[in-house]
Amino acid sequence: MLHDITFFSRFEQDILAERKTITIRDASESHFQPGEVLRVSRYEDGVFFCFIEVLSVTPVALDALTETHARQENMTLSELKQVIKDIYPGLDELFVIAFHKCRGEFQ
Ligand SMILES: CC(=O)Nc1ccn([C@H]2C[C@H](O)[C@@H](CO)O2)c(=O)n1
Repeated sequence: MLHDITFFSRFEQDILAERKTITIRDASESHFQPGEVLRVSRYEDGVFFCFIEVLSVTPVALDALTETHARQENMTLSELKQVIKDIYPGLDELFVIAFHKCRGEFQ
């Protein structure tokens, strides 16, 4: 069974170009399993734009985010921390979902 994930539309082009290869979410989206294929759509209007395969789901604290995470998000570290604080105010328990964009039959 295919599960769904949404991204803010401002991240669509980075995902399609494979510049963004992780997303950092709260516990409500930490249940995805490595190998699982997710149907990706835009949060604002629900428009589908690709499939991704989950590579790993790893807990991380806000203070433990590094330049590597930021690079994988195609952001600076300060931009990434600000984005997370805006989306998840006051939350420290986060999860890094690493993924790659699917090709072939899931394109
Ligand atoms: C509904 C919801 O929470 N949607 C989200 C949450 C996060 N993101 C992006 C923003 C950053 O690139 C990372 C880190 O949170 O994930 C998102 O696109 N949509």
